[in-house]
Amino acid sequence: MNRSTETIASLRDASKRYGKQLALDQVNLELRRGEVLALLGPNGAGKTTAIALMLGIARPDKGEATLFGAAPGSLDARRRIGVMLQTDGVPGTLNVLELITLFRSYYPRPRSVADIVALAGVGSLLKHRYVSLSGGQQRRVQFALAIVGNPQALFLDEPTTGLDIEARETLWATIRQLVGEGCALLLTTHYLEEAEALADRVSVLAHGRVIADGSLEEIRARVSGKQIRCISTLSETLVAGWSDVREVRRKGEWLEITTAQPEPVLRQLLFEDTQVRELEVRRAGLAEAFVEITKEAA
Ligand SMILES: Nc1ncnc2c1ncn2[C@@H]1O[C@H](COP(=O)(O)OP(=O)(O)OP(=O)(O)O)[C@@H](O)[C@H]1O
Repeated sequence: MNRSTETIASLRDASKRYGKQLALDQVNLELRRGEVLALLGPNGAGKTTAIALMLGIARPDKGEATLFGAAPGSLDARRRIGVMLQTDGVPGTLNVLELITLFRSYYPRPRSVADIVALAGVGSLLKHRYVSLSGGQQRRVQFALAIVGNPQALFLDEPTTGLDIEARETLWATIRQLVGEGCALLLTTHYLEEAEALADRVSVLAHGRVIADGSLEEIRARVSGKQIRCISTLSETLVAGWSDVREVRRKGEWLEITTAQPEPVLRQLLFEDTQVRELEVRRAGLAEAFVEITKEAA
């Protein structure tokens, strides 16, 4: 991926309070040219607020926000970015082609309609009024509108919420293409596999503070262990009590066990559940690191 150290957007020691709620507490973030930074964290951690400060939608009470080296909010900066927030503000009575045409008129050098349609996969929606679209279709149109201006940086707040698997993978492929062309991306998501698929760097927020940041590899390495996955009827509580078990999660009939010592745990698993099936052992990933990091912070 095309990387450089040029800063596109940043927060420096930025704090933001809404009434009694401290939404951000001395946060430092930096989005660099050509990279994908994933902002992760539980509900209410401050991710949307961080984006709002970087875009100049809200101002920090303390500290500083920059966009292209200046205070955010200028027309020039707005023309160089694409934004997809959780609230859309899209005029619902227009059809998709009219929306794309309208948004193209805001930018000095917009992408061609054909390019936008192909990149966002909205060809079949052009004649439909925005209000008549499903949630997932609206999300795709919002993405189309975010890339209309040929942005140097994209800010996508939970872009794939509500998308089906095919639409999500199409969006990932498009994002990879745009990033490959030099576009920077700040992404918030609750899908850790999305961050794993796209991000170069990860910042984890909790209660308004950055509790971990680094490359995807550095964050993954916070959990050095392995994950055992199997179909088993053993209870989570029982398995959590075994020595060497760090974390246990049940997902339907699947049991996921994180451990630094897979061999003794596997022996015990086979001993206690002779019916265990579909056993696999793999390196712990971002999801396990995220659980560990947020647990430590709590
Ligand atoms: N306009 C607002 N007025 C009052 N409180 C707000 C406002 N915006 C955010 N907050 C509060 O600030 C905190 C951070 O919210 P924020 O939306 O940034 O979190 P988030 O990490 O994006 O959450 P989610 O994953 O649920 O989207 C929350 O406690 C939220 O209730």
